Amino acid sequence: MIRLVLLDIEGTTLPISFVRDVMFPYAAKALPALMQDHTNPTVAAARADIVMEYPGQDPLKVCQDWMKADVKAAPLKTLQGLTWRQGFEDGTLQADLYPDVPPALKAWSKGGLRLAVYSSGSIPSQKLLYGYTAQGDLTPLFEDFFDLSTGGKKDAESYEKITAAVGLPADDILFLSDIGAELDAARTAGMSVCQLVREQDGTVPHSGVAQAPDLTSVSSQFGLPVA
Ligand SMILES: CSCCC(=O)C(=O)COP(=O)(O)O
Ligand SMILES: [Mg+2]
Repeated sequence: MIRLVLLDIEGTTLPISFVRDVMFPYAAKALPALMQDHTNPTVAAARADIVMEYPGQDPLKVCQDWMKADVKAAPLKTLQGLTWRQGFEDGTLQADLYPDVPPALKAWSKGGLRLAVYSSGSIPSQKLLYGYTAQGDLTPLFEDFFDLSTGGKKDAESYEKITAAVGLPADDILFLSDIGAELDAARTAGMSVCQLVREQDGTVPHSGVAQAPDLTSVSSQFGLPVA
């Protein structure tokens, strides 16, 4: 029986176009100034991690290259999250979730399901994103947030750690993602899985896993509460 739904963000609850065309350009513009901030310990730690991995290279250039290639690197995700805070707090950014997402999350939570996030985006940026949506602050719906500090999303070990953290049998956890390799890793760890195949994102269907075009379909396939 499913007791907790673990959700990816980009391509699952939020269109890829919002990340690529709105959030990433915002971060790209703000990053050069942020990386000049030598008083911020979080920036200093991220810069040090980059320098350790790429000695002799300009950390800003490394970040810019990572962004162009959409590399899910933890120091980049931390720095992007710092830039987005300003944008969400001053109203420049507002998360444009898929329309099926807020009603499904509310129905699941109201019906007693536990909810958690696992995204490459840093935990502070996950909270900003769900804190500033057109439907208001959705963060109270989630009991936990996991990011790359738990491990890579394509590693089964990360899902084992999440399973231990939430204290449930793995198959009581339903992981939702658009990415086949993430679903495979979660399934290897024993979780129940379903791929969100979002037409708008051109998701590549992954063989051998349950598939749903939206969260309404997830509810009906897995017998989850509906509004
Ligand atoms: C708060 S998530 C912002 C989007 C992002 O930077 C990202 O890497 C999302 O990756 P996901 O693991 O949710 O597909
Ligand atoms: Mg995704």
